[in-house]
Amino acid sequence: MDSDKESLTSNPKLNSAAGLNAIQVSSRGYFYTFMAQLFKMLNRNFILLKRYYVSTLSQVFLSPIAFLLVMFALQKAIDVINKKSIPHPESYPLGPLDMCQGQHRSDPCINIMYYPKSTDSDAIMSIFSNNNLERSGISSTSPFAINYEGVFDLDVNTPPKKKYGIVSISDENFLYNYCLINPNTTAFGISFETNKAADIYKYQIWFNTTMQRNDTSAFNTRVLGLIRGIDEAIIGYSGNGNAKIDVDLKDWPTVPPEESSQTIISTLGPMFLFSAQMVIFINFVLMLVTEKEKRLRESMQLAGLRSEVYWISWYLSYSALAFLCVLVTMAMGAALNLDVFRNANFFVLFFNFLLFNLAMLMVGCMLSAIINNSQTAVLVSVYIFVIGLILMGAVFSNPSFTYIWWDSGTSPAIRRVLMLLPPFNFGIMFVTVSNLASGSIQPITGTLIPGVGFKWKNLYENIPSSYVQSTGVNSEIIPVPKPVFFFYQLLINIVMYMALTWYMDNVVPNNFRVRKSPLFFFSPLYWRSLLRSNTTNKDVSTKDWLSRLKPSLPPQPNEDEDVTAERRSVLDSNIDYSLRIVDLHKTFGKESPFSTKFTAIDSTCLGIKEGEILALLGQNGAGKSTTMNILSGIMNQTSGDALFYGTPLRDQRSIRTLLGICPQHDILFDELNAVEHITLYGGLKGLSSDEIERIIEDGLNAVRLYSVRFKLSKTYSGGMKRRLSVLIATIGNPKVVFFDEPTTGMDPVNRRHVWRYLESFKKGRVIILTSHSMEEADVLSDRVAIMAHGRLRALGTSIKLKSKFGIGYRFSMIAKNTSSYGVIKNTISNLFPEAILEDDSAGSIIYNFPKENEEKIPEFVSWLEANQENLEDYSTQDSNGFDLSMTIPTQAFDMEFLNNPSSKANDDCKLISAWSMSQTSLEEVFLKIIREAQVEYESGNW
Ligand SMILES: Nc1ncnc2c1ncn2[C@@H]1O[C@H](COP(=O)(O)OP(=O)(O)OP(=O)(O)O)[C@@H](O)[C@H]1O
Repeated sequence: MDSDKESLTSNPKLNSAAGLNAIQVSSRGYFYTFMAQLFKMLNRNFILLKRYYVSTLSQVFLSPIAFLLVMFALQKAIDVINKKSIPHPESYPLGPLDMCQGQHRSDPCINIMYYPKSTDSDAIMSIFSNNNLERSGISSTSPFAINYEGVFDLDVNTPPKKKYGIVSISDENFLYNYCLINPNTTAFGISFETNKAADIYKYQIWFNTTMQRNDTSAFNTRVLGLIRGIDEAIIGYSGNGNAKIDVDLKDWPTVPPEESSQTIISTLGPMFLFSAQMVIFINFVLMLVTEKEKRLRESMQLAGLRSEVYWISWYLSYSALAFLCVLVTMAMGAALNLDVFRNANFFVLFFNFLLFNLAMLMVGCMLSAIINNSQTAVLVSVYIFVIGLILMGAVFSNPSFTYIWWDSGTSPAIRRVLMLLPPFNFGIMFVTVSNLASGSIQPITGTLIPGVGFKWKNLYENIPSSYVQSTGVNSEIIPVPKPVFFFYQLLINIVMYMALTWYMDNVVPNNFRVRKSPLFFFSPLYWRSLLRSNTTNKDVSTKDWLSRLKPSLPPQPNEDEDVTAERRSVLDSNIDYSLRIVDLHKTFGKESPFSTKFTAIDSTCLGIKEGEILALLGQNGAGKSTTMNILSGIMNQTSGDALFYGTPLRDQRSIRTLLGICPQHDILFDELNAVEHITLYGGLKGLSSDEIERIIEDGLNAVRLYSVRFKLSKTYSGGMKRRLSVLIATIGNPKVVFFDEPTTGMDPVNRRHVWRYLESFKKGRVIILTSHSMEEADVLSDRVAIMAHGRLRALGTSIKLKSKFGIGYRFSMIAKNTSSYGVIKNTISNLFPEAILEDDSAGSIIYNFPKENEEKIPEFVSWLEANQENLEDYSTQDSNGFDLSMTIPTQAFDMEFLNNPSSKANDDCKLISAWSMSQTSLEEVFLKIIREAQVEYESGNW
């Protein structure tokens, strides 16, 4: 055991092949291992970040740039307002004190309560009242007159029953309690502290400061007017010019309002409601891009699905989800008794949410036409969500920003760009509705004034200027549009993103870099193929097609004569090929200082007749899948063409009705079972429900999936998925079927079931299959084509290839005893020096005889028969029924025997217990061809 270990660790070849052994690694210490692993991981991460360069670049650049730009745009917009100079500020003359108001303008209220009741204070307030009446120019009998009324006649718990002018109260406690118990009923309170003898007059004014703003508003002129009036009265009362007046201001005590103002909902509502709708959008983008990435969309399109149907089906499905989401949002809003939902017309809000959702779903369609991988899709949709949220939070939660875009100082370009974004149109519409429906805070009393509501007709009326101007926006030059305008904008958004989706879907390269020219819509061919139905099949005559193609087709250097003959016959229109591939050529990349052009398929010509299975063999990267992808229309060829039953390759729509494809990687919907897959693909191929039922019964039984037909495909093993893919490729009676490695991952039993299924299926069709199993190609195919580095290297039936490229015959013999062992070997190597010893272990001897020894084979067989011991002792068949050996009495082999094989050997001289002979296998032919091709390729003789 120890010596084994020693020999393992000391074997330099093993060490270099498998890396360092565990003992050496552990002796390096933790730090070394840590650093080595860290380095490897950093390297791997770097490679991954490089591969996902779109995502990496957007994280590094797009994110800060986008957010900072939005922030900067907002700053610029507000700067326009802030930087406005006011060369001629308005003047606010201090007027008389005007009549108080309660919560509503007509509600009873008290203008001024004062205390203590004293000769001084009564006289001052009386003078104030007279002066105020005089200043306002109204008579004391007018309902708006603020008269001196003496003692307040109500107790502390009784709210005012009429509008009081100026009343005296007993003390500060009464004033305090009255205002707490009856909030928002008293405009001002005054407490006096006077000393007439010393000519000192102090007073304090209680008033509501909560709505004070640090701006040029005239709101405070009421307080200033009152102070001016009281001072004037004091001076008048003191009777000399030396009165010392001291005044201070005090806020009213505040009490919680009876009704909640829902200020959070009206300010942050756009953010929350926007977020509630965006979940659908993110999910939608992810769903579409994942289907594209997993090639599910492509697989359905190959089955005949029209791309407009694909888009519309998803759009409608998610529109239905959005519709439900909007209804739930509306129901929740009503259930929670939110003002904006309660006081606005149902359909106004409903359409705002719905149109916004529909526009965002269109944005989602456009994104999925551009983006090819799901990781980027998540990133981009989250970006859009966050930017939208910022827009909602910064712009629509702040009244100062809502209509700022229509201020005469703001660039119209910003406004026009913003209107291209559905969140902007949604937000501005919502805020407009919310402003009118949720009510506002009364600036004087600080109480909530319920909104007037938003009716359908308000859509067609101007937004009240008080809302627009209260945000500081001068919209006189460019009026804010009527609300319905934003509905129109959302409709325009839908149409605009729909057009972009259609355009991007055609011109942005997919994973296979297939794209149309940027001006594809000018091509009449595009419109003709778009309007043609799936079943229209415009056959062209082979002769015309070939003459139009004008293939040059020079034979490749060192080309096999069968491949050259195939080149000639595909050009002969009299030969009835169902699938004719002419001069198919595909290159990847461009020749530039940074990259080189790579030829994946080099002028391939093939003709396949109906009822034929052609096996396309080749090493990894030989060009098999590329050939299949081009013939399926997934990838564009660089040059050349193919004709399917009279339909040229470019007529993809007609080709798809003829095609069945089993791609190399299973393209299955994880969340669908086998029956659902068949129903879907059968439906896309236009099968009736009876036909679909029959495939479910017979097809699933044939590929032995019937018992698991209701299990989701994600629960299938690799082999089961493969069998389902094979079955799907045969749905709809396709005339041409491509199977790319159809039995990969299948166990031998199931593989044989699939072979039997394909064998029975091939009648009346053309089948091309690629495989790495030579046995499969041997068993299934009528002809075999071997590819290397994009070129056809050999073509013909399996038997023909074996006899043409075979290296000869293989003899395996079991020596009777150790002495006969050496005799057999010596005899063969003396007489057939070209024979190659393949194995001579455990009493068995295996020789490969070259084809040049072919004429001597019958004699050699006779010698073997003559030298084999008792024939009855051995079975001549293996478990499969194949002939294994022949057993005949033995005889010494010499040239004399070859000349006279009928001479009998002495029984005691028997040399061989058993023997068998086989021709070269297809695998050996394949290896030989590939080896030769590799030598030519590497020597530059290609
Ligand atoms: N989209 C592509 N861009 C660049 N090169 C590609 C692309 N698709 C295929 N190739 C290259 O074309 C060559 C042929 O690839 P293809 O997939 O056809 O090989 P294959 O014979 O099917 O191999 P396998 O047996 O492994 O499936 C390969 O060298 C491959 O790298």
